[in-house]
Amino acid sequence: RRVRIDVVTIFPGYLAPLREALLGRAIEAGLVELGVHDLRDWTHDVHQAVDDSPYGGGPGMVMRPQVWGEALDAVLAAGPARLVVPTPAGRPFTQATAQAWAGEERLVFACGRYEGIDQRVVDSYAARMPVDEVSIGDYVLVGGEVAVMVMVEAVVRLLPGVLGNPVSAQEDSFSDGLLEGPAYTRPVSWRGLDVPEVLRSGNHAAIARWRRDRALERTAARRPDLLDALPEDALDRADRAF
Ligand SMILES: COc1ccc(Cn2ccc3ccc(-c4cc(N)[nH]n4)cc32)cc1
Repeated sequence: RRVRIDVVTIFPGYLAPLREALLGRAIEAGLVELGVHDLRDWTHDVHQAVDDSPYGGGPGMVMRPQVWGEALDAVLAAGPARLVVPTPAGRPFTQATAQAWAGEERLVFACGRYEGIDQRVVDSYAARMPVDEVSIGDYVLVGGEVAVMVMVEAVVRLLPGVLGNPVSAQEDSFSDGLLEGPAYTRPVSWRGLDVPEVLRSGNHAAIARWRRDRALERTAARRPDLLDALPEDALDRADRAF
């Protein structure tokens, strides 16, 4: 299954890293098609203006609807797609979102800058296609480009053939609802710190138990919200020790 990803931005160079390494190889392998478009290609004035002052006042500038409309009409002319607009005010982007989008044929990302894009752009496209306004976390970025990099990486790694070791959905971290525990490799002793004995014991039941305990411990310490969200039957008696 191929996915076509288009990104519209005033900083196309910001998306260059998507063509490196793993994702770059996925593009070369034809598993993903990536198109990055400069929003200013759809301006007609000498200053290539893409922003203007906000109605109602307030700080900063807002991105003009006309330019976005022409750009998205052009990009979307290639066929139906899901339109994704990163914003601090969006619904949370989660692994479940990535899973859902990995099944899409086409994703179009609209990267805003300034204080965001005139709301009528989202409203006008939402009338004819799925439009998701999403946040990648509770912190404020300067534009949508970094958020798009995060989301594209989270989605593309789920596509068959992209990862060397295809991590099946249920094994992927965050899918058993707990955080990953600590990982170790050689040497067995490093700067006076040793690898936990159990991991070298060959006792696979004990190893599985130890890893689960470390995951529960870490989740309780760092993300108690994930523990609270676990379904009732997710923790067995041995788990409840934490
Ligand atoms: C407070 O209101 C603001 C509105 C916009 C901005 C700058 N900005 C412009 C476009 C754009 C797209 C996404 C994001 C973003 C997404 C997440 N999770 N954090 N920040 C930020 C963005 C700053 C603040």
